[in-house]
Amino acid sequence: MTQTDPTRRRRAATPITSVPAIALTDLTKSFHPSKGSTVQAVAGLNLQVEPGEVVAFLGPNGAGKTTTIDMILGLTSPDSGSATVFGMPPRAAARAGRIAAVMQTGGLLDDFTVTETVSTIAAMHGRTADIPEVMARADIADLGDRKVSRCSGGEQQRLKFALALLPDPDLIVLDEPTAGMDVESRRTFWAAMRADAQNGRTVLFATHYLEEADSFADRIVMMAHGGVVADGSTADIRARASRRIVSAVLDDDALPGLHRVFPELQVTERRGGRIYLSLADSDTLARHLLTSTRARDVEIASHNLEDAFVALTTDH
Ligand SMILES: Nc1ncnc2c1ncn2[C@@H]1O[C@H](COP(=O)(O)OP(=O)(O)OP(=O)(O)O)[C@@H](O)[C@H]1O
Repeated sequence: MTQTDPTRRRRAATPITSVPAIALTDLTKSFHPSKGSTVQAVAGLNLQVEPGEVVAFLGPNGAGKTTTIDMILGLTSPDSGSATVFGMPPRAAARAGRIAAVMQTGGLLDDFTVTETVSTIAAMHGRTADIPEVMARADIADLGDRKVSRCSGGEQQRLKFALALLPDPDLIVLDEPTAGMDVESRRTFWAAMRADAQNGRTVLFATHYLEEADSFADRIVMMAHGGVVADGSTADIRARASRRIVSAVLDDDALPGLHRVFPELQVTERRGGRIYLSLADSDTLARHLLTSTRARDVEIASHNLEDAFVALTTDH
């Protein structure tokens, strides 16, 4: 295969090192919206992202995603703890062109055309030769003559993505880049992003959409209340989130015996005389309840993915 892509060549030549792309250690950040009130936005967060990973930050409103991203980008400083990007303080990494961001709003001039916008930023980075390739990667090649003010929300986000690609960063951070887009625009945006990430760029994006995280990330970091509540490959999180729940009418004194047989067993709920139990192997649990205990009315139910997301992010 001919490799005409300078990005790919440069990254392939980068020696393999053990320096993480992002390392966050005991990170905290509070705000004081009014006199005497304090909001702890990030509360002792630890996270390491390896080069080449595509990671989704998933969490409800106010979970602390944007505040964490701002600290990764060096836009705000932590109250305590540390954030490094490729072993450097975030601002140094940004100055070295190793990190770029696509933020939710702002950053574009309405009166410029798409090509003028890309050309201006490309000139700043000395990358004018890369304009056609970057526009193709962001899927805006057909929009060159269009004024920014005439572009849809999705097209403007793809334009911002193109601008973020221009310095050829090793890490791209996207804060809810598809907020407010329709399904088709979101799909086009992520297809462009995913194709680019296949060249080995590290990507961290924040989203509210579980399906988006599931489709486009290798790893999901779920945040709630300023901390990480679940972290794993998308397959792990899906398995965890879609774990089946076994419920039965069961005497409380049967529980110690069940815990001895299944040390991993979790009692998730007690409702209407039933006890709801969670275990990775729901079939084995159900069989045991039916054959070795006095449990009655045994039922197995699938945990809906959205419910599981809510449970994971509100239980903490
Ligand atoms: N500049 C600020 N001043 C006061 N409070 C703030 C500020 N920025 C964030 N917060 C608060 O910190 C908490 C975390 O906010 P943050 O924006 O990081 O969450 P988020 O997960 O990105 O939420 P969303 O999904 O709504 O964007 C929230 O309670 C928010 O109100």
